Amino acid sequence: MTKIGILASYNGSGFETIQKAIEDKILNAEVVVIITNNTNAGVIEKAKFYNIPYFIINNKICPEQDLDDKITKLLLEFGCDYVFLSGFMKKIESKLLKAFPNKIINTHPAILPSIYGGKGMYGRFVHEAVIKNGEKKSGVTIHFVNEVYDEGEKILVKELLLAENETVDSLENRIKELEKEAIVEAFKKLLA
Ligand SMILES: Nc1nc2c(c(=O)[nH]1)N[C@@H](CN(C=O)c1ccc(C(=O)N[C@@H](CCC(=O)O)C(=O)O)cc1)CN2
Ligand SMILES: NCC(=O)N[C@@H]1O[C@H](COP(=O)([O-])[O-])[C@@H](O)[C@H]1O
Repeated sequence: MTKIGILASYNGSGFETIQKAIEDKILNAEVVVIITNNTNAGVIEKAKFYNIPYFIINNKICPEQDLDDKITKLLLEFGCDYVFLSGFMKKIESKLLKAFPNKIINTHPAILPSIYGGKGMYGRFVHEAVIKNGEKKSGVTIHFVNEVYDEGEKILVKELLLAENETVDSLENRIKELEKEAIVEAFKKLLA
């Protein structure tokens, strides 16, 4: 069975979408480990709820250690076939990229390529910029991860039209719903 490792910095809503699709027998896979850089991440409670091993890896908890090496070794030890970035806010570095070529998948809350990707473009910052610039549409991009933020090969893009009175909150909520569909569709494609 395909084994998936999760990297998440906050709530891990994308992870939970995958977990529910697995339980509903839509995806034939297993989430075997969850890694976060944030001691306060909501994904920790989700890991406990679904009884999935989790690890907190950051410079404070692992001072003077090579975090790239630590994360890579952990994902390999758990036998991961894929690594999914479920709102992970740190740069994936060379050891992890080399260990999982075209096997690290990211979900980005905008249409890529665009000015709404790259350094500084994460979470609400993306939606704030989209609205500030008066964009008529936004969306979700699921892509393979390479060495540059948000420039990896696209797997799937789903778009939506902004409402006349769209707010950052309403756009964030609509994008998160669209993301659920996009994540499951992308993994169905990968696991086919
Ligand atoms: N090598 C890669 N690493 C990561 C990618 C990628 O495509 N290649 N995607 C990101 C996820 N992401 C957008 O989808 C993203 C996340 C965070 C940032 C960002 O600017 N981060 C800040 C730090 C924020 C923090 O510490 O909380 C920064 O680098 O200054 C941009 C894009 C995951 N990694
Ligand atoms: N550039 C990366 C990025 O912005 N990722 C976004 O972070 C959110 C995390 O939400 P969550 O904490 O509820 O899972 C997700 O919506 C994801 O698209």
